[in-house]
Amino acid sequence: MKVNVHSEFSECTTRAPASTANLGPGYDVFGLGLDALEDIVTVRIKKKSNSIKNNLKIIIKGNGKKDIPNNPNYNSAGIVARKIISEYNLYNYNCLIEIEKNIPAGYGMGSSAASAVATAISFNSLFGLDLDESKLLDYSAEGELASAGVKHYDNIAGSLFGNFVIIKTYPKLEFIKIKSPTDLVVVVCVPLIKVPKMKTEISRKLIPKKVPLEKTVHNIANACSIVAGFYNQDVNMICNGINDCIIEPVRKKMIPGYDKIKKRSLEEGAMAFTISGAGPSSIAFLNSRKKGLHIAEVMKEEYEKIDIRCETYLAKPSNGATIISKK
Ligand SMILES: Nc1ncnc2c1ncn2[C@@H]1O[C@H](COP(=O)(O)OP(=O)(O)OP(=O)(O)O)[C@@H](O)[C@H]1O
Ligand SMILES: N[C@@H](CCO)C(=O)O
Repeated sequence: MKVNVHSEFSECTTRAPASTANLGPGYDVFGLGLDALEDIVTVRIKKKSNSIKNNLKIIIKGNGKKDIPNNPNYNSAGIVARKIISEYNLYNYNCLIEIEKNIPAGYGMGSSAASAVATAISFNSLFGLDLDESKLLDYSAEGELASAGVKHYDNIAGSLFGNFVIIKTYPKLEFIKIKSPTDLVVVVCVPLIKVPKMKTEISRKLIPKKVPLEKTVHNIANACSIVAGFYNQDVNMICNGINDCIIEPVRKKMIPGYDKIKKRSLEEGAMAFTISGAGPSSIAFLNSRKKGLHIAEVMKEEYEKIDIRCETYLAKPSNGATIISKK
């Protein structure tokens, strides 16, 4: 698509929330936006007189500054920007992306997705590209190539739209958004262990290529319970579905102490417990903030026993990404 697009604006700032993906059996299918943390991305553009292609720079600020690359070819925001710049022929602009990185990168809270989403929204708005939700989803998902090596849409959908989103990719890309029950609360526990670069790609390789029909049936039934629970605004029904017999058994090996922390959290009142995204964070689901605070303490105690520091985030489902300012 080589079109001539102009902008009367010079900068746009967008915030995009953290997210959790999979919710157990919904691998690559379920995304949930979380109001715990957010990335804030400002895209600044300046018209130039030539069309030299090297027109994109990234500056990173915030707590996670040192954890992500500023080379646009390896940063999820940069990959999204490059794709849009090339498709809309925006080489007659210098583009600077400033990322305030607040979501820890590589821990299963949709960090790479949030930067990608905020970048796509800012470009769309600055250049008046008129991208519909489906196109925004698709451009944003380009960013997941930076961490997963493939496009996947679950974290992207959770961060872009907020709340609970079901992603279908076969036979074509489609999404279904469902509002979350107001009493749904989650606790995300982030163990501060060293994570490999491209963690998601690595942890995707652990998953068996062939799955017995019996296990597939179990996971589909549980996934249906989750969807029915969101549809009926019933936290119990959601939590009854958060059981995964395909992905969790292989990925939990990457998470020290996982079985013990899960067992203790469930004993102490968590209504469901699973891996958040590709891990190593875990996530507990509950129906009250008070219980959530207790589970956060329990998780910390369990990690202390094995000498691992962790951070916990008590969150509710969030709204989607929003533009903060444009001038
Ligand atoms: N803008 C970005 N934000 C976060 N991570 C990025 C970004 N750009 C590139 N990366 C790289 O992507 C990897 C982190 O992505 P990864 O998918 O592994 O984790 P995540 O997005 O935090 O979690 P998950 O997808 O499991 O929820 C790191 O290697 C990081 O350097
Ligand atoms: N569905 C993805 C989410 C993490 O990016 C996975 O589990 O690999």
